[in-house]
Amino acid sequence: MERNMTQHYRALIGGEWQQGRRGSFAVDDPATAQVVAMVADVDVSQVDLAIEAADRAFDRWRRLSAQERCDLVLLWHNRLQENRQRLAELITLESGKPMAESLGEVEYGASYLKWYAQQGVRANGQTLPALPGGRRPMTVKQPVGVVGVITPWNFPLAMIARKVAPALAAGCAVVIKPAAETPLTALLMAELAQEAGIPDGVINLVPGSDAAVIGHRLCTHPKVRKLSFTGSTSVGRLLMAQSAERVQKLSLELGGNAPFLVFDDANLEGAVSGLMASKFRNSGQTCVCANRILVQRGIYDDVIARLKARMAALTLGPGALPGTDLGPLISDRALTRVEALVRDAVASGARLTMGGSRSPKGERFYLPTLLESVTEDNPIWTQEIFGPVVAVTQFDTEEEGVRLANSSEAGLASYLYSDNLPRAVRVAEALEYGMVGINEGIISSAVAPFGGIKSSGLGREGGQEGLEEYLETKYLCLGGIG
Ligand SMILES: NC(=O)C1=CN([C@@H]2O[C@H](COP(=O)(O)OP(=O)(O)OC[C@H]3O[C@@H](n4cnc5c(N)ncnc54)[C@H](OP(=O)(O)O)[C@@H]3O)[C@@H](O)[C@H]2O)C=CC1
Ligand SMILES: O=C(O)CCCC(=O)O
Repeated sequence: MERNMTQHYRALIGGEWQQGRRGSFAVDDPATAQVVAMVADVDVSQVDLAIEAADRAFDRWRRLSAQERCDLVLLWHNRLQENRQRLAELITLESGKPMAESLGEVEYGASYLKWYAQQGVRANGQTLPALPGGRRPMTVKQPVGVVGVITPWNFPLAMIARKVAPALAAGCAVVIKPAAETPLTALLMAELAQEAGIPDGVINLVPGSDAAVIGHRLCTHPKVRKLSFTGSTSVGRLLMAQSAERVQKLSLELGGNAPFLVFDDANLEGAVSGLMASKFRNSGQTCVCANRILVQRGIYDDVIARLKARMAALTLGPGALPGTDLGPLISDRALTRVEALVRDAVASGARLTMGGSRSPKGERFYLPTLLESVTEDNPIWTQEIFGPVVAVTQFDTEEEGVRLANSSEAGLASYLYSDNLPRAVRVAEALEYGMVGINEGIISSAVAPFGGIKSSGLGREGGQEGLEEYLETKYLCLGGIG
């Protein structure tokens, strides 16, 4: 990551650190709204150069043995671990999240590198039963090719790690467009990859302020074989439409609208702890944050009382300040969006019983907010809140709870709390979501397939499934064997 005294950062294309042909764009600290760095703003010709460099590097990278590639990914993992404090400080600087969460993100992101360094050597094909006529069928696994990677700002390190680690382990080369709000962590990751010995061109990084142009090129350039995207559903739809022409492969991890069901047979303290962990992670700005809280009527008052006490104890502040639980929202746009959501929710009948305004801590800080009586026809019901706002409703029967939980276009994460095992299994099976936390509010792990159904996307990240996303299965039919 080359920079000069005024903190100018460059793009990484084919192993060279380059200035942006569109100049540079500013990155700010969400806690202060002050500019902290200027970053190379690439144009479409530089995206093309990065794709060409990736294509050349792919040809060599895919020919290494799986073990050689995985050894290099493991060395990259080690460089991340050795630089965890530096990386965490950058994550906090550009995303605003508390240092404890940033350190957790480095650990979490690095775990994908370690997992895929171990898993990439198991990209096994199959020998299949013999066919009539002396034929022997078999399959081999081959890397997809050059992969475009577009990531969001809410996990500046982990979202890159969980796409790039399996891609590299599979034998692919990548062109990464990080979120314009958080390119600095990505640039340091790329520098550490170079130091680890990942060959030039295998990882290219093209920061830019014109996401539409870069995204379009990554969908339409003939040498890009796959696009992996995490972000909003609306941009995911656009990328899918743009990829249709070339039938380009896609992994899409899009918006969620997670229901969080608390049944009357749940351990209430456990349920509220799980809710706090899920809801307030990164100030509510994750796609798996609890979004619609559904509480069974008999325990409603008890749950709300415990929840209010826990919310009142949260400390808002700059992420770099020790003791901070909740940082700022990422941008002015995010703040005004959350304000409008709460305003519209109240106008549509929700009861505001806590918070509901900006915090005096700073420009982008929003108070932990509680909305009750949020009905299915309230506009907030269908929105991914992406802020520290808890929207709660009551239900009577298990059937009603499941129906309300499933009343969403999104199908990413869901949560249920119940100490009744048959009920927990029944409800988990009935939830139309790609992931279910059962008596657990934090479900993400490198070993598990993360992803959604319905409008929440395509494909899975993590686990063996995450490696398959970057592999083609080729069928070979050996004839004349007898
Ligand atoms: N699933 C998830 O984890 C996430 C969901 N979201 C949801 O999206 C909402 C808005 O957040 P926002 O940051 O605007 O999310 P976006 O989907 O706009 O951004 C995510 C990534 O996509 C890029 N991007 C934006 N427009 C295009 C485009 N036309 N073509 C290609 N890439 C594009 C962004 O680049 P750039 O930064 O340069 O604009 C960024 O790298 C949030 O409130 C939340 O609901 C947001 C982030 C993550
Ligand atoms: O919000 C997201 O983009 C998903 C990442 C969260 C996680 O991996 O737990």
